[in-house]
Amino acid sequence: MSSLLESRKDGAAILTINRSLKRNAINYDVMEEMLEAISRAEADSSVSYIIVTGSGEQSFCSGGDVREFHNLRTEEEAYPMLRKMGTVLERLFLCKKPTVALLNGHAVGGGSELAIACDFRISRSNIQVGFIQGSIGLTTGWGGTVFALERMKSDHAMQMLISADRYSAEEAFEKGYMTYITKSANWHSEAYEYIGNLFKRSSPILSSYKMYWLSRLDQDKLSERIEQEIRNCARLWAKDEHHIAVEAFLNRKKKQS
Ligand SMILES: CC[C@@H](C(=O)O)C(=O)SCCNC(=O)CCNC(=O)[C@H](O)C(C)(C)COP(=O)(O)OP(=O)(O)OC[C@H]1O[C@@H](n2cnc3c(N)ncnc32)[C@H](O)[C@@H]1OP(=O)(O)O
Repeated sequence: MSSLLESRKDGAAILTINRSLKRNAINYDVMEEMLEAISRAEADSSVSYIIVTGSGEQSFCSGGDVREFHNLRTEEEAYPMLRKMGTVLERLFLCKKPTVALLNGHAVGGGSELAIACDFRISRSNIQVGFIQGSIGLTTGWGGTVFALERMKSDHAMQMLISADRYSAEEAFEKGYMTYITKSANWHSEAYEYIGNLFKRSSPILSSYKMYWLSRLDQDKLSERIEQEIRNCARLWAKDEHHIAVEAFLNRKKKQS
């Protein structure tokens, strides 16, 4: 079964991470499939905007697959993995069509980076959001800090990043991370109605505004900043603090079962 589902609906390309049993954690398959799907959507004239979401109702994305990536021990081993997903998120951030993250559930670690790489974040309530990397001996390592500082007030972004806390959707809205939180029990329909209304204008209008937004960025400098973040995270990855924290997460599950 594919790790990423791709569909088209009313001008939207919908990319759904399809690993709900692992809370939609990102592995190499998701990375490769997402990069290809973004390129396809950008080139497809029937697509006006892109929605990124997760399968199930528990998690949008729980970040990197800690089980799969736990065998990466050194800086040299961690860097290619971080660089690979960093490239996917940079591609998403610089996409010529508007993008929206539909938070069907928790967005933690790299999941919060994936969401902030998108232009908008629409969420159901009763979910956790957090750049929790600091609690496992890391910083963001896929470009998330660069994207958060571009999209949010810097003190709010820094608070979310440095604390490494988990926030409710409502708290994340207060910080300017979240664009909209659904209110009705039928959150799915409400979210799609909101997104449909947000993107109701024609494709050239949507892509023109995206172009205006992109034109304010120095893309070379942006790429440099993302690369610095990835390199630094790879250095932290190799330290005991990170490996011990990941082992604690994996053992937590073993003790319960
Ligand atoms: C690598 C890049 C780095 C970055 O640059 O940002 C990162 O992303 S670091 C990774 C950060 N993520 C984590 O530390 C994992 C955090 N996970 C959670 O906090 C919770 O799992 C959740 C997302 C809030 C969901 O909670 P809940 O619904 O209660 O589910 P469980 O905790 O019971 O998990 C169910 C199942 O899923 C597995 N799982 C969850 N997250 C991951 C993950 N990131 N990678 C791999 N597997 C994950 C968990 O182990 C359980 O599996 P089983 O034990 O097999 O049932």
